[in-house]
Amino acid sequence: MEVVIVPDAAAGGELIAEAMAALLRRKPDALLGVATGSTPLPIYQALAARVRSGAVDASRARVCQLDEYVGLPAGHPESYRSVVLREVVEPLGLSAGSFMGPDGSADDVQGACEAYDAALSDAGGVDLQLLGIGTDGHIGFNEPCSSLASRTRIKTLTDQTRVDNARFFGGDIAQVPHHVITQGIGTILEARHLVLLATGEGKAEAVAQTVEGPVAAVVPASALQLHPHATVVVDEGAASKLKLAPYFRATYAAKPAWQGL
Ligand SMILES: N[C@@H]1[C@@H](O)[C@H](O)[C@@H](COP(=O)(O)O)O[C@@H]1O
Repeated sequence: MEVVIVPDAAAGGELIAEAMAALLRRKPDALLGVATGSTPLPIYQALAARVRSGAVDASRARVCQLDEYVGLPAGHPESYRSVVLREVVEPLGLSAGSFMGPDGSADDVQGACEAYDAALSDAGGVDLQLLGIGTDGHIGFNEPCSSLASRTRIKTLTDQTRVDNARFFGGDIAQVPHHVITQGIGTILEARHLVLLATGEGKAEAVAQTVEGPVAAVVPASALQLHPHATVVVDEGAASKLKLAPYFRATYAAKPAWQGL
């Protein structure tokens, strides 16, 4: 696992956007796994700026969703499908056809989950999966004690996650669905490169447990330790509880630029 400490969220966004641009230059039809929440927004803004300036051609890029609420009406502005279309697909100038996600309104939820895992595999697998992290250490919507081998499936949100996400629903927790579909931890680990961005002191404890704690289902993000190419990008606040921060800083400072992330 590589840990990169950046000054702030904007710097994290630039760094990761550049890694995504480099991937698209090598593989123009790369499948980019995107995350929702507020943390990754600087990445999408920085990548869209590179597309607008001509620094990278994203016209053949493909985008896939990490997770989705169950039961929101089609077109609800806070369904993750709507968020990804608004924040990623449209700013990059992609068509809805280049985008895939699980069907959160399917009658057969389990069937929709299995179909999504199959679709990811049929698409050749995810090249780069962006991840945020919940305050309880969740990735996607894999809440604590999710199986580290889990596949895409339905999950029940913790009260903490529903409180955290109520801000997207006008602060009204009653509007936050209880159930979600999420790529499983086993599914996430199949992506070729995992890039987790965490910003702010509120994520510091979860980041410390993810990076320096044991691999444990109670901290789902700790599964990144099992992946051969996992990058954790943190700002100073999110890095504030890392005991090995001096080592991570020195290692990254000495890294040759050509290696990228
Ligand atoms: N399912 C999403 C996660 O993918 C995201 O990482 C998390 C943190 O969101 P934020 O970045 O807004 O803190 O929120 C939700 O739970």
